Amino acid sequence: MTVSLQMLGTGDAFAKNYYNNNGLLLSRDYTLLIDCGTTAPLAMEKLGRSFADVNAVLITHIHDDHAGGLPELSRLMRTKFGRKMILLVADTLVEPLWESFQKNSSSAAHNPSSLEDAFEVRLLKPGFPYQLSTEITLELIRTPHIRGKDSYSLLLGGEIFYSADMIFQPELLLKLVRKQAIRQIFHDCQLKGPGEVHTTLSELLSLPEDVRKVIRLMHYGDQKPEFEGKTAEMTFLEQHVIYAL
Ligand SMILES: Nc1ccn([C@@H]2O[C@@H]3COP(=O)(O)O[C@H]3[C@H]2O)c(=O)n1
Ligand SMILES: [Zn+2]
Ligand SMILES: [Zn+2]
Repeated sequence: MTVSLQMLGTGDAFAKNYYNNNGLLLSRDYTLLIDCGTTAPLAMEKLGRSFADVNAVLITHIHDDHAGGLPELSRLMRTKFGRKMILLVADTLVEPLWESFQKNSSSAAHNPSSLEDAFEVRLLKPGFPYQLSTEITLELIRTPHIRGKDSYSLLLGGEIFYSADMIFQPELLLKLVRKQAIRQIFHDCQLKGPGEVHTTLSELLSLPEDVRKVIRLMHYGDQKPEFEGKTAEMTFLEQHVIYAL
């Protein structure tokens, strides 16, 4: 696939030096925004990009660094472009997403009455591949993050794994690389402290070399510079750089 990835940001929820961990999957005829956190509209502007060129936004789970920018996105689409953005989301996330949307809405001038009023909602069923365009196929894989809250990682083109925020899943990562021939893994990475709801760098370092080799780290904190050179074969994904997949 001639697809590339440009992260609007690679920071965790508390990072000040990095925007929220949201990505643009770019191909010749289709652009997908993966997550739309609070900082996504600002990061798009910083990159000189327009939401008018984005075909759809996909939400992995309901946290503000992944979905907090949706009210602004919806308002921008309506006021600047006179239409709704397509929203791809797992059916189980619709209700909590609408609650989060209402909580984050600050504009009195733009008050949609439902998620469907704000977006062109397309429901995705986890575990099924969806062909979004000639070059982009995507499947949601349910992965653990916060107890009792659904969260979905992505399988892209059957050969790339993009983690939502997730608790360390070594068996899944081993299976993806050794049984499913996954070529690249983009993984959230908590650099310091116990993971609890995220995967830590120490946990990722405990993986065998053949798995580490295909991992790029994202969703990290401001301490990232002190960890350069301390991630074995794994490399940091840098925000705003375009990576061919
Ligand atoms: N002390 C903390 C720890 C965590 N959090 C929230 O939990 C979320 C975990 O997933 P995330 O997407 O990294 O965003 C975190 C904060 O919103 C928080 O708000 N305060
Ligand atoms: Zn997050
Ligand atoms: Zn999260």
